[in-house]
Amino acid sequence: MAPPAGNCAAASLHNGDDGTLGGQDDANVVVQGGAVAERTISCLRGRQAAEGVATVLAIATAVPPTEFLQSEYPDFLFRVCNCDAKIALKDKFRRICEKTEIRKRNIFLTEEVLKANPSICFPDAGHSLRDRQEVAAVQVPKLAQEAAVKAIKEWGRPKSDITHVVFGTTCGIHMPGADLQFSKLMGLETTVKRVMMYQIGCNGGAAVVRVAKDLAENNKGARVLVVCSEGTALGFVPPNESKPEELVETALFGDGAACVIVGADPIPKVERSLFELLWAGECFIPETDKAVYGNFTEVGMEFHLTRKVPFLISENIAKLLNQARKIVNNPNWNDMFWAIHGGGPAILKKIETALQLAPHKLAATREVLREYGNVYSGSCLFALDQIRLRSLAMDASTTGESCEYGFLCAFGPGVTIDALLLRSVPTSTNYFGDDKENYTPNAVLP
Ligand SMILES: CC(=O)CC(=O)SCCNC(=O)CCNC(=O)[C@H](O)C(C)(C)COP(=O)(O)OP(=O)(O)OC[C@H]1O[C@@H](n2cnc3c(N)ncnc32)[C@H](O)[C@@H]1OP(=O)(O)O
Repeated sequence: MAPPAGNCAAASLHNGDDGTLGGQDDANVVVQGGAVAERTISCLRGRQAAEGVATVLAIATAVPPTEFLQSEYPDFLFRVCNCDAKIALKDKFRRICEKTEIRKRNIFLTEEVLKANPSICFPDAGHSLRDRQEVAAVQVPKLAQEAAVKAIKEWGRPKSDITHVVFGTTCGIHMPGADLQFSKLMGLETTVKRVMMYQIGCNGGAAVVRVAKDLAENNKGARVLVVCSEGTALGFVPPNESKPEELVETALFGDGAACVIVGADPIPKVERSLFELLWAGECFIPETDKAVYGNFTEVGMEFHLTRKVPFLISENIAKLLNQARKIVNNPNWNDMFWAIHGGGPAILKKIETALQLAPHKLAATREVLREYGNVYSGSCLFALDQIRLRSLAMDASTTGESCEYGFLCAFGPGVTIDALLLRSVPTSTNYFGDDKENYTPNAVLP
């Protein structure tokens, strides 16, 4: 148990402003014995932690410049892969594309990029994994940088004040990782503390924020730059009759990066909180290992997806979310806002049915799916960005579309569900301040 403040003074600690011990004090911890040392460590622990819960202080997204209309993608894909003769397969792919509810996706793998890296369309030619990794090594940190520059601008403090980076991607694996390349591109301090989260899958969008929450709440003054940067470079596959599930992936995924800045105890008049992060949790669904999974092979990331996924998620999501909901007196699902992973329309429909959500509740997620596709771990963060922008557009009373509480929720391999309980901020107070007229972050989607 933490000792009262008076006891802390008796332990004669001389902490720095940031709650850490100076050199002489470190010695104190070592030489003091018994109860005094316990008290000292307890005080130290208390002084290192933030006072309030972690909050989201800025959000931004970025996508590659080339847009592919979903209606034109079947012709593009089959042409670049020399598969135009596979008429029945192309018709099936077109049918799947039409069902995705996606209008367009931004994808880095343009015809020019694919021609420069022929082993991506024709993996049997060899060194496909190497070529894909080389594309990812450049694109993943670069897209992350684009989103992070925007987020830091919105945050309003210098990038030298970033203390931690949490980086998530399923696009490639390198050592040192994308977190380091990104930190260098950004010109962050060499002392920035990095956490690299490779291959979490799409639940990574909520998992990175969960890790950032812990960092922010346990390190007074921490400001965590959280990035998910994703792309199709590793998972792109030429059409193949014997692997119909790959057509589904090829029809769904898009490239994109999302960045949030997380910190506790926002500095008044300098930082503005967009959402408080009240609770974070994760669960995996037993015996579902083969429902969604990926393997790195010579031809990139071989991704497997079964038709059970929408069912598995919708059947299990309430159990995890209820753990959080009870903390805030069990609001009705429809009285909450929802930033969830736009995995595919069948998943969203099943969740709506399972939780009896009104049609407009997943509007932000559906808008993101429609305009960007399934951007892997970035999806739920794109949706969170969309929610605060929609709140502004609809003149809502809170950043959560006039609701007080909401969920950031994503799912991926495992099958794993990750979720955070969020509290929105009243738009009348510290969100817009006096700047409402001039507040123009990224435009709200049509
Ligand atoms: C990366 C991560 O970690 C997390 C992720 O996001 S993983 C991706 C999660 N997404 C999914 O699991 C996709 C969920 N599915 C969907 O949204 C929809 O089923 C869909 C858009 C793919 C199709 O829409 P639908 O309304 O179900 O259309 P439906 O007519 O049943 O199917 C269209 C075709 O796709 C095929 N199909 C659908 N799902 C399939 C699957 N999982 N595998 C293989 N084929 C599939 C159907 O057999 C059908 O083929 P035919 O036209 O030849 O009969």
